[in-house]
Amino acid sequence: MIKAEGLTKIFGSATAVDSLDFEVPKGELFAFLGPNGSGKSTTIRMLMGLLEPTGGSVEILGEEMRLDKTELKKRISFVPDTPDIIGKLSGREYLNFVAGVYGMQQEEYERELEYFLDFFDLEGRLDTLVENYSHGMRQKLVIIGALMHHPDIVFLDEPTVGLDPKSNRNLKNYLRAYTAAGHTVFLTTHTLSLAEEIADRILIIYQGVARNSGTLDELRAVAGKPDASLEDVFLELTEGG
Ligand SMILES: Nc1ncnc2c1ncn2[C@@H]1O[C@H](COP(=O)(O)OP(=O)(O)OP(=O)(O)O)[C@@H](O)[C@H]1O
Repeated sequence: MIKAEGLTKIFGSATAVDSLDFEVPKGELFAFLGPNGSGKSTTIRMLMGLLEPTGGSVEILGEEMRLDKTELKKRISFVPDTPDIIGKLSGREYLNFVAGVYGMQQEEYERELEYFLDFFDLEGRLDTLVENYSHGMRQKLVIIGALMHHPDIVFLDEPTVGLDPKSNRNLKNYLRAYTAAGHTVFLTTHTLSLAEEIADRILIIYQGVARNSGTLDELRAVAGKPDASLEDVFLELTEGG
């Protein structure tokens, strides 16, 4: 579903992402972890065809990703780390727009809307202007926009920041069920308990370079900490303990 080969991004004299190689198969919930500034967002933007790599290549759904791959991009979606939505739209106008971009049928759209409004406790809030939404409500709106058309791959950059506990739990369950149904999820987060709970496989990037990848148990073995939390394993593998 996702294949990066020698993926590299250089900004000026700084190498943000350095020769990254990895693959994510269909139906996997893949967590991409690393400290601040390690190159996660830069990598996601290259995988999604939003940023041109300096070197290497990206294959999405078996096709080379490039900036101009509009049809391919309709099969993926993105929850960015800041929910920036034009404030002068209402929540409904925003979602109508997204449904139109992805060519959703009206019936399917209405069904999904009903489901997600209940899911995120947003009933009765959809006709409010986005500029009057709280941070968490904006985050929910962006997540609904990214999931309601059931893309083959969804990329989520820190999706749970600002979500209340119930929404957080609902989202975790949704993502697990989503991958069980054969979709693919690529997640970055600093909330290591989230990755520990839901990820099938983890890749750790440090200063732009891939450090370790595998299941939590495989990473525990590499770190020499068989019963440790992902937080302990992560700190061991990135900071040396
Ligand atoms: N447009 C840009 N121009 C110059 N440098 C950039 C640009 N975008 C990112 N960088 C640099 O690339 C490096 C990686 O940044 P990136 O945003 O990918 O990190 P990140 O792992 O997503 O961090 P965080 O966890 O803080 O979100 C950083 O050193 C950052 O300053």
